[in-house]
Amino acid sequence: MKLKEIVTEKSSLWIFGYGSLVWKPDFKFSRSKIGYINGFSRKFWHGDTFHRGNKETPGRVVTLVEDSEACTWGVGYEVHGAQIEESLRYLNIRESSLGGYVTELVEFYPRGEDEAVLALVYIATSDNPIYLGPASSEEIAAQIAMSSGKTGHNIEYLVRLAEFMRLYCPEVEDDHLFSIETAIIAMLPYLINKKRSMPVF
Ligand SMILES: N[C@@H](CCC(=O)N[C@@H](CS)C(=O)NCC(=O)O)C(=O)O
Repeated sequence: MKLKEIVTEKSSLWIFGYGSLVWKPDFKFSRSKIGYINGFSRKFWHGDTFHRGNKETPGRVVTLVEDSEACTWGVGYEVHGAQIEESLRYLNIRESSLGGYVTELVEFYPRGEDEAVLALVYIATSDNPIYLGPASSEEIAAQIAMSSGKTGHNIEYLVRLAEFMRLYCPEVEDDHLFSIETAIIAMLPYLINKKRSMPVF
């Protein structure tokens, strides 16, 4: 189905965010809903050489990995009229050009609603040149602890996502996310002792 076919006759489009988009959409939208998509799990398996890292020390950010047993919670944003072109132009630069994500269409289920709506989602696939793939929580935490980029420190990226999940989806267990957060917290005394540039955000 082409994008133009999902922009309904009301000229509205849903965009699903599950990483930095849940706490920093940075585009105009008409309304947003907390909800989930089925068949994907969120993993810190994508590299980032711009926003939260650089070419020498790539950061780790999230992408979606197909998993028929999983669902991923995030935020759906509805954009109308001129907001559609504005948001897509902005996200094309932020997500695709700078972040290496491609777009897919998924069914988004707003919390408490039975009906799904089609939504655009930005996913980094394993054939992506800066895709980093699986690693242990400790390895991922160590990489995050040492990375920062044009938009800020990689620890901020992790902490803001964990905060979102605790605040808006407290009932959701995300072992992958929270095990990395726990590993980062365990590392803090070492990082402070090493006087590494600790992030202030
Ligand atoms: N596509 C995911 C992940 C988006 C994401 O985290 N993209 C990075 C690009 S590598 C980004 O925008 N980072 C901005 C930031 O780190 O503040 C989402 O829907 O939230």
